[in-house]
Amino acid sequence: MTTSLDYQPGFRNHVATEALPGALPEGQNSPQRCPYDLYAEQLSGSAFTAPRPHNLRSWLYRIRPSVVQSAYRPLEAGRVATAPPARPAADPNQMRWDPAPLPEAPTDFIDGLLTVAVNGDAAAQTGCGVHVYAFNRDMTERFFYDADGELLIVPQLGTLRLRTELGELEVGSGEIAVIPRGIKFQVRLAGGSDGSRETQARGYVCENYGSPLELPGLGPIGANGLANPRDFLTPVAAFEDRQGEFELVAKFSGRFWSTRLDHSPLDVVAWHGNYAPYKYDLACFNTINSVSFDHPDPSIFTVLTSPSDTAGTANVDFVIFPPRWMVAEGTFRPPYFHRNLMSEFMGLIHGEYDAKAEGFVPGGASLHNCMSPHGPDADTFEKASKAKLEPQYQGNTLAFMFESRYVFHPTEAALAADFRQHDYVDVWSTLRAHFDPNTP
Ligand SMILES: O=C(O)Cc1cc(O)ccc1O
Ligand SMILES: [Fe+2]
Repeated sequence: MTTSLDYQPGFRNHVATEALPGALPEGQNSPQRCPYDLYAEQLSGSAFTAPRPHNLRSWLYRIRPSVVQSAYRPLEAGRVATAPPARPAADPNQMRWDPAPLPEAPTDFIDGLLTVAVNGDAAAQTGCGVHVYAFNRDMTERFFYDADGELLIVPQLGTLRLRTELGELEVGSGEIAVIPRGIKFQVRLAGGSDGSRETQARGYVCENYGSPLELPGLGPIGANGLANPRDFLTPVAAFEDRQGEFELVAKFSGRFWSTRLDHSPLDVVAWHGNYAPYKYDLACFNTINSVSFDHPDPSIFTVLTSPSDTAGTANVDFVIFPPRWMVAEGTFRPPYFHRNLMSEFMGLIHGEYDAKAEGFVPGGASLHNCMSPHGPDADTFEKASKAKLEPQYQGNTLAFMFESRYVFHPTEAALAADFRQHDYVDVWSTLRAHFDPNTP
């Protein structure tokens, strides 16, 4: 593969990139004959007529068009589920899980996916699927695309090499990648420059069935802040001209399908457009918070949002809890006790989360569905109620939340998982009433 891990900066820019000089047609998309006798193929990520700010498409110049493949045949979906679930299992109980175990048997990214919860309806393009992955093998002869949604990948352990039709990305823990709906790719474990190889990886995936993730509006914050557009990176074109026996796995309408190819589908020599994968280093997030009093709502930490048809009420928000200074005066600083219209799935990338003294560990997950009460555990409440309120740097932390207007249905596999913490609700059981009507 003519690889180069060069990236183009900027969020969802219109870019033009070629792995061979002159491979992009000049001045038009569909010449009678393309340079190098490549095939032109348009990949539409939105309706043709979507308003210009939401119009997404790229033109791909490839060795063979994507139609050169065998018929699709159904495949076992393994442990991957899609909304709406066959047996809806929405549950108001607060839930928490330890990290999914790393596999011992050879397992690639696709086989290593386990769905934790789903919401909305993939066919109606609402809601999302929340998965965790744990794998130890490269995809070599196998490729994947997801017609049900775009994939927001949040690595927790290990660095991934994402080989996509539109170029390659490397994403480690503390970074995220987004693979738009329909884009073909392969996941490998990254190799170090010293020749070392990652041997295993684990992380989270939000399969967003709804409108593609975008940067949130900044309102009175102004023109800069939170995730700045220039820090998003899109790969440059890279291709391989490889013949052999290959499998392309498609996720379509909640099922997995397999089609055979006699060539690698990563054969796009040049492309231009604004529909492409991207990565982002969460350390670039410009964190804004209270410098006076009170704990602001976590929407101030929104990295990306998939809006729904109701203003301000996301199909799904991707929110992080990054390293930051805590300076609020006269304030209970950890997250407050909370009941929320929106449903909250959380994960921890590294360190500790300030609402939970114990039990929420890197690679683990929690689910607080619509209106289910949650908040600091008893130990955290006790400590933070008495803590001296000096400026404090909370450095050892990186948690995130997929927050959605649609109630999450945990899967049967997640409900029955032996790494589920069945006693989670007890973290609040020792919170006692301290109320004394005679002591204000
Ligand atoms: O821990 C949570 O559940 C997420 C969360 C964080 C926060 O800072 C405020 C409210 C909230 O629900
Ligand atoms: Fe909350």
